[in-house]
This record gives sequence, structure tokens and C-alpha cells, in this order.
Amino acid sequence: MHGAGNDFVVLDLRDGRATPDPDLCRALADRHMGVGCDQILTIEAPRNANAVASYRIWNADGSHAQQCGNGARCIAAWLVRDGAAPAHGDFAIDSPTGLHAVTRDAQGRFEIDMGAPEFSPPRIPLAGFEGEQDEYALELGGGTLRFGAVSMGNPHALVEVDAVDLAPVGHIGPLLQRSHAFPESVNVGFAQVLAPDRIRLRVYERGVGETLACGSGACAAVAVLAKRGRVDAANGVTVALPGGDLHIHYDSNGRIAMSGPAVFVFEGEWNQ
Ligand SMILES: N[C@@H](CCC[C@H](N)C(=O)O)C(=O)O
Repeated sequence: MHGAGNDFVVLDLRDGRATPDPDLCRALADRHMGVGCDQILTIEAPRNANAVASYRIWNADGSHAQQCGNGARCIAAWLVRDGAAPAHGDFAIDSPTGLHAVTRDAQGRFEIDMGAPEFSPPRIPLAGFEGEQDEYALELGGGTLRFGAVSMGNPHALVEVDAVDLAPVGHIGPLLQRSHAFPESVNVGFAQVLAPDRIRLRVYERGVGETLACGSGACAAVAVLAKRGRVDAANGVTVALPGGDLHIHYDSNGRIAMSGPAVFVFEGEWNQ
């Protein structure tokens, strides 16, 4: 499946089969000798009585992730397709960070309650900075990098740029991931604000590299930019990523809602 080009191998393990180990995740994710994907998603029997199903997330390098916005929409679409979740009513899915409410937006796209952004440095975690700031500065790669930081259940840094096509994604992304400032590494977004309701974004993801879209990264970008007054998240922001658009807004409780595509591509059997 994919959500705006962020692609997944989805394993339905609700019959109790074991979750894949990191070696199997890396083999599945290999774009030349496996299936190829950014993340592996496993659907499992619900661990929470209020959820239709639980799920877990592995990055292409075999590391475990706590949050995946595009993956959450794909899980929701999978559960509706097989009749486990209602096609029109609301329901909940259980991620590694807890329950996400799933609704449909005005266009019929899956909308996920992604929770409230967490800006406190220890909660991100961001090391070496006292107190929450709109912008942090770090000496990196021979210069000073200015970035925002937030947790959407997983860690994100956001660098605002004038031209996202020219952003040093493949240079600064890995440098910041290896920096002492992010002890659990980080997803690094590069955002260009076009208008209060529209931004462009590229994300260098933890455990993968640059992807065509990152749902939690889109939420993180809007959260950081809204805090600086650069976008109007209460009225909604379209985030244009290389693989397509996501729609992000703050709901009346200060939580972030995200909607976008969830696409089935093919089904198969793994023979190794
Ligand atoms: N692509 C995802 C995020 C997947 C996890 C991330 N790479 C991490 O390690 O935190 C999304 O759509 O949110």
C-alpha cells in the first residue's frame, strides 16, 4: 500500500502469527532483492478493547517506530476493506503510542486523530537545550543550523527553507540524525511556506532516508510553523510532499487531524 508515495508492506497477523524480526523487515524492504518499502506495518489482534485492531511499525532498516501517519490511514483502509471496521462510521485503531480515532473527511478520505504535538525537549527527546523554544540553533557541518523540534509520538526536527527543491535534505538529514542533540535519532523535515494554508515539505526519515511523504512529518511541520505564527492550522494547511498532498488541521481540542490518500497496490506471498 502507499499513502502519498510513502510505501508499505502490510502483514495481516490477526490470526496470531509472529511479527517479523529485523532481518525479515530489512529483506522485505529491500527494493532490489525483496518487495521494497519504506515501512513494514503489522496488523494484530486488538490489545485495547476500544480498537478494531492494533498495529506496529518497522522502518526499512529494521528499527521499530512509534508513529506513522500515512501508515495509520492505510491500516484504516485495510480494516474497512475486509469489513472489520465500518465504511462510514467512526472507529479507533491502536498504534504503539495509543489509540487513534479514525473518521472520514468531507472528501471521503481517512482522517486520523494524530494527538497533540509535544514540544518539551525531554519528551521529544532533544538533548542539550533547556526549555521549549520555537527555534533551536546547533553547530553542524561547519555552520549553524536553525530548526524547530516536536514529538508527534516520534521525534521530528523542522528546518524552514526558502526553496525546498534546493534544500540539503541528503546532507543535513543524516548529520542531524547522528547529532548528540537527538539521542533517539530524528525525522528531519525541510519546509517552504507558500501561504498560511499551504506549505511544501520534504522529509529525511529515521530508519529510511528521504521518502515521498511522511504523515507524522507533515503534522510536525504544521505544528512547528503554527507555533511560530507562520501558518493557520486552525483553518487547515495543505502540505505538498513529493508524493502528493496531505491535509492537516488543529481540531478544537488542540489535537492534530491528518487526512490524505490510502492506496492498495498489490497482494502477494513471501517465499523466502
Ligand atoms: N512515514 C511515517 C513515519 C515512519 C516512522 C519514522 N521513520 C520514525 O522512525 O519515526 C509517517 O507517515 O508518519
